[in-house]
Amino acid sequence: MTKPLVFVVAAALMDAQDRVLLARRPEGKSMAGLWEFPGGKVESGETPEAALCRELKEELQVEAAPGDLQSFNFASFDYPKFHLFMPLYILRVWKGEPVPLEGQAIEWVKPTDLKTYPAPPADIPLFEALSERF
Ligand SMILES: Nc1nc2c([nH]c(=O)n2[C@@H]2O[C@H](COP(=O)(O)OP(=O)(O)OP(=O)(O)O)[C@@H](O)[C@H]2O)c(=O)[nH]1
Repeated sequence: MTKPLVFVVAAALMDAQDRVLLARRPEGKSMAGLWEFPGGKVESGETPEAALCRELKEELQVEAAPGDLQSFNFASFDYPKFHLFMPLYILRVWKGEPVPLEGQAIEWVKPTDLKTYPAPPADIPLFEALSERF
């Protein structure tokens, strides 16, 4: 049996000091307690950018425009039950103060400190790429 390919889009919201917003997966979810980028699965009929703007609104009450998402990198990671394909965008412009609407903790993190946050294995190379770039 082949594993499903799961298409997730994620955003590194960056503030004026180049800090990145991380969200901690709440109890009850898979990989609870790990720190990740806000985002989620692309639904049928959605563009990746529209899906990410929808997720940012649902999770953080943040309004973003698809055209402000800058492609940065991607993860292609083989989890035991699925293969994750996850483009990561950088977002520097949005409307509203991020509010954690789904019980997740959020923190602004300097790129060089990202490695100190326990994260899903797919995210580790993305953390490294951000800390090398910024
Ligand atoms: N949003 C997000 N998901 C990530 C990241 N890294 C990573 O491995 N994932 C995985 O991508 C999958 C889909 O993300 P999601 O946010 O839609 O997941 P979910 O908890 O609603 O659904 P799930 O309970 O089926 O895992 C999850 O298994 C999640 O652990 C990340 O940085 N951001």
